[in-house]
Amino acid sequence: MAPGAIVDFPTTNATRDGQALEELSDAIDHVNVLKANMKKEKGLYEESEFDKEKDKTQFRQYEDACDRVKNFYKEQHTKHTVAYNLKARNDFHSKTRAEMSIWEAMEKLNTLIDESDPDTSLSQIEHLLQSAEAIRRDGKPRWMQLTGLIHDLGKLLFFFDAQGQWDVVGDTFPVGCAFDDRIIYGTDSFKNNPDFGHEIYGTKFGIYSPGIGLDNVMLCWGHDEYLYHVVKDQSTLPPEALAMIRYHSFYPWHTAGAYHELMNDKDKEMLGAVKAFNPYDLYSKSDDIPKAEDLKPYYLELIDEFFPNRVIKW
Ligand SMILES: O[C@H]1[C@H](O)[C@@H](O)[C@H](O)[C@@H](O)[C@H]1O
Ligand SMILES: [Fe+2]
Ligand SMILES: [Fe+2]
Repeated sequence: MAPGAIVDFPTTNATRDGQALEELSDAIDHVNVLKANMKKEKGLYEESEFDKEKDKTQFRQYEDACDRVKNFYKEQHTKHTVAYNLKARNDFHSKTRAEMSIWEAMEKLNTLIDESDPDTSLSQIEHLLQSAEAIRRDGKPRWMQLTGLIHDLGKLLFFFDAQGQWDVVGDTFPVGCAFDDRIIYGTDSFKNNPDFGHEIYGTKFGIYSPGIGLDNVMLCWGHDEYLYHVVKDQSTLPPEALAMIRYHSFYPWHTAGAYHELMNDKDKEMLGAVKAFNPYDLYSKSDDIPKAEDLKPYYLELIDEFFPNRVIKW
């Protein structure tokens, strides 16, 4: 036997065993990291950590708001009617306005400053990233992070068929039945609306009936309703995400408790999801300004996960 052979053989074996052990322990570490990450992803309804530190009395103070906001709502409340709603929905279904990716849409929206918003004068891309980042930091599901990222992209309407900002932004409310006093600035603010006091549209249920379901209720046309229609056919986002998009501005319903008699069982379930989303939309407005270029790679991957086609029909 050649000198050294006995020594060589076991050494090689030991090396192999050592390597195998190392690989095994790497694999175990990897599984543990995966497990920890899965634990870190919180359920949709798990309590939100993020808004605990916020002083909530600093947001949505409409009585103290500047004239820009007050004038916006005066116009919005005067011009949203059943007739306009039907026309806007019809226009929407009649054509494709543009074709671009989600990120391109965010960049296009970047010049819009929302006149209805008393809480931020940042551009929309910053607000979208603030919402998404707050959801992500709180360990919420990936589909919800993406919902935060896109939820206001419907404001693109402003660059297409809109008549102003009044038919794009602001809180929403139903048309076709009486305007509830829990809408910002109350029922009086609608006194110049042609549907106000109308013999049918001015009654409590108007053209609807108790329990009819929000799917069958015409919320005033704007960025929520528009984006809902765009996303429902072109993404694999779950129903909760679609509800967050469609109803996030329906504060009279999700926060003030109005119009609950119109809900069906599905709406009752979705109300929880919309409420879970709301703090990230509202209270992230006071967070640091995110750096879009740094965050872009993470979000591009997230977009790809839920939008099978890169180019979206808007
Ligand atoms: O001013 C804001 C803004 O337009 C938001 O995008 C909308 O979701 C809110 O409901 C509204 O109060
Ligand atoms: Fe919005
Ligand atoms: Fe928003």
